[in-house]
Amino acid sequence: MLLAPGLELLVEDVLPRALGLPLLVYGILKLAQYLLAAHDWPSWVWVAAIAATHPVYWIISWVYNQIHRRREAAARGAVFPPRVQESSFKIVKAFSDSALKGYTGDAVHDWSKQYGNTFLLRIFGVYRVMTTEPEHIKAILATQFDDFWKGPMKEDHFTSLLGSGVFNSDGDMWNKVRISDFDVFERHAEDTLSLLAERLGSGVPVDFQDAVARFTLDSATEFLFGKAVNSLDAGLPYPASHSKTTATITTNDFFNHASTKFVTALSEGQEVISRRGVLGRYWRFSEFWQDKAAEHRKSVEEFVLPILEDALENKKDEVVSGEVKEIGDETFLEHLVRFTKDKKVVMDELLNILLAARDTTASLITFSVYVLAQRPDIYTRLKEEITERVGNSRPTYEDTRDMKYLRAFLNEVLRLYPAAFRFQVIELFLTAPLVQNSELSPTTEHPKCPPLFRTKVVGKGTYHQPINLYTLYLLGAFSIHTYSCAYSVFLMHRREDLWGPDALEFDPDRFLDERLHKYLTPNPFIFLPFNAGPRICLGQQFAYNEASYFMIKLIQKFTDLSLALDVQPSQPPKEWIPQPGTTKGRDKIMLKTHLTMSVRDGLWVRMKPISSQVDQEKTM
Ligand code: HEM
Repeated sequence: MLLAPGLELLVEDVLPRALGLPLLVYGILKLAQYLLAAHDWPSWVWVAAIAATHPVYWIISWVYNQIHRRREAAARGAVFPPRVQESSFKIVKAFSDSALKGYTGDAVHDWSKQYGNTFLLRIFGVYRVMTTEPEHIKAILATQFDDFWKGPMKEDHFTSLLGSGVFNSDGDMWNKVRISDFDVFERHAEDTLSLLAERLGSGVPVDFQDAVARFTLDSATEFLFGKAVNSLDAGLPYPASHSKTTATITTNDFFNHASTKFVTALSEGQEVISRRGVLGRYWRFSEFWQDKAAEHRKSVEEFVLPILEDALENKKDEVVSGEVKEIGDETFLEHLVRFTKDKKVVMDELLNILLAARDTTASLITFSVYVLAQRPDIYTRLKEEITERVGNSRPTYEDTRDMKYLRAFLNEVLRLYPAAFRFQVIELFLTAPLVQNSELSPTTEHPKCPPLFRTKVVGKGTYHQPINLYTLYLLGAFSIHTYSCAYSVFLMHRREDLWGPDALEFDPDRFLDERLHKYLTPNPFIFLPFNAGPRICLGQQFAYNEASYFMIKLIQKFTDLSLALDVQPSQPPKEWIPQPGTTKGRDKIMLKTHLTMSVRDGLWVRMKPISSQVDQEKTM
């Protein structure tokens, strides 16, 4: 990028848009004057004509679009979802309040109550369909997958942090259950739990979220790169009020450890790109002089580059020695460098996968402990299942697969606290010609749900180029109707009409008893923690294995889990009270959502280590 982001937007987009049309009108008038051999027109005529260009253009295109869309909708028997009657500024503010100081999904939840489960938002002239309707989400993700694409906006927001990684690797690579994965989990789970036990033994609560994010980082890097980054070597943080934190904040090994810097950069980078979401191309004005995600990318690269160079070096040695690994024995990095030695491409892919693999699974395990710290009854059920199946020994893949209550528990965590929160709220542009509305007809259970109105848009390539868009705009290509569609799995997972009257209760049995057959089996698209259709999560099995393994080890080693609210930095405001349809007012911590969901400022807990029977057994 040659120009600062704000300047780039001004030069490439705002100024041409602002000046192009008036200049065109000026040219046409000049030509008319010349052709008509007219005398000089008074200056007010010029000023009025030029000043009127944008308002007149806006009115004509608005009227044209209204008529055009209504006609097409009528031809297909489609109806528009209701439009939220708020100004763009209010909508943006509602989103940002909900993300920064409100409860996750607040804004959309409130609009859903007023307008139904599918509605339109108009934000600075751009329409967004917002839905929590499984039928529509199914169409977007699966049945009409080819009609939608992840729009250029997502790319525009994400590239400076994540590059162009597309996760287009072979699915088999991910879902193959490898015995070596379990060895990896074992090593890093042992290290994590020992560190936790040591700190808890000294009477100080632990930030469980930080520890588990290090466990998933070390496991993921070993799995992906063939070498763990050993982020647990940084140790564990102390609560903010603890003397060790305040006294040593600048020199503390923990904060200065390369892995801590890497994790912080990755996480802050994600926050930056998430904030861009609601601003469209105009995020550049909020980062006018400096692309903030690019700064974080630099720190991230500093950490990953040596690992990457190592792998490329090893690959060279392998070629020289003639020793080539079988595909199943390769790490992801080795697999990638088979296809390209381009460091940027490999780096982009690695970062994307690391993000997909690490934060999501860390989120699942963190929220599992958050729930267990409040629900000793569920802890007891899990403990019984673990004792019956594995006792105190090390679980195998078959154990994790067959423990039904544990799987139901993890699913229930993913239902109420879906880890890949923002992954689903992405720009999807309608690219296909109109399809018969019947394919998006409302489910019989929800006759009032308005069918999603669909319309023609420009081809995929065209929208990528701002200059093309501008050219089309100038030429009066009124038929560009790009609707972005966002959907909220978080809110869909909490709908009482889809999950039953107890939808807000945490109850793993809903995945085991008659409620499974009543709600989920006939309508599987109501549960989408891993997405669905062609872009379903490739690491689903890996994630279940890793989370199950960790939870089994944790429950074997610790009891009496409780939230350390006395040191929990961010807590929900006292005025939040439980309300129907939302867990706002019930949660004891603040949710934080960017690409993934986490607990704001960490999850501080106390747990009691169980005397080391497991260790004794291992030494026998
Ligand atoms: C609880 C843990 C996880 C959750 C909730 C989760 C969820 C998701 C979701 C919702 C997507 C769709 C993203 C999109 O379409 O933009 C996705 C994609 C993906 N995930 Fe996961 N994921 C988890 C763990 C993992 C792990 C551990 C790995 C790798 C080992 C992984 C690898 C991938 C990949 C490669 C994709 C891209 C698939 C594609 O676009 O073709 N995920 N995941």
